Amino acid sequence: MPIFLENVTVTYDRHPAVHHLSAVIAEGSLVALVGPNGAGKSTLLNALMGLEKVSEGKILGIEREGVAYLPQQALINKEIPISVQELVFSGLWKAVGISRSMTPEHKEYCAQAIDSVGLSGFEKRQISTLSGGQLQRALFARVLVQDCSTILLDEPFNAVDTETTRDLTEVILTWHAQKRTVVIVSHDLPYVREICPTSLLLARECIAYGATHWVLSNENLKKARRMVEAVDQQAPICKRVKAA
Ligand SMILES: Nc1ncnc2c1ncn2[C@@H]1O[C@H](COP(=O)(O)OP(=O)(O)OP(=O)(O)O)[C@@H](O)[C@H]1O
Repeated sequence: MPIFLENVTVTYDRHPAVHHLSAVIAEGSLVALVGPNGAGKSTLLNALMGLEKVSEGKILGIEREGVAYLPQQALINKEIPISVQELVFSGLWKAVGISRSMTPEHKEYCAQAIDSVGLSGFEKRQISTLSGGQLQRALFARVLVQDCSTILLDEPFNAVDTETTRDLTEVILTWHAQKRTVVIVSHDLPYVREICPTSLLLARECIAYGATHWVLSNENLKKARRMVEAVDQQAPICKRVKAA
């Protein structure tokens, strides 16, 4: 089922971070969510996850149980004392239930995911000892075992080297080939142009949504920058009812 964003507004302290956004994300699409700093990209992902409340409008066609979410790496607490295997297994908690005990089948399933992100041999390593790229591989393995129809990735290749980006991009393209819906927040426009057929350019409001080569025109990018720069954090609360 597609994801329907109908006039979605998400506010912090009643000031909108995402503003009257309407879009349909087709099932099985690979969509980049792009825009300047402060454009509302992470806020929108959080709203899709149900972690931020939509203050106006609706998000339809998405169920939290069917969504895997990879937050920005800066938000991951590496000091939690768990191994790579335990981190990946935590992706199965919902399916396993309250016992959270790892059967040999779970172990094998996690091992396969760890292997497919190139981390074989790291199963027992504490995540605190991993490099940024290795941690990102482990987090992708966690998403793999979740086996969700919708996958939301917030800046997955920030501070990650070329080889890791290339390997994990293969994982993303496999998800896309499997007709899962993948949304990637990225500032890397050459990467987006190469990998993502569709983009949504956000500057709190939707500046453009559609084929990436059209969305990422100089004109649209300039407009997005201007819109975000012009935001007045102290502006009165928006009273607009619907996007123009
Ligand atoms: N928890 C919060 N409380 C108050 N304001 C917030 C909160 N989170 C984000 N904001 C504000 O909402 C706006 C959008 O932030 P958001 O993080 O969604 O943007 P972004 O496009 O993901 O930015 P970046 O590219 O820098 O990660 C910003 O003005 C930000 O300061």
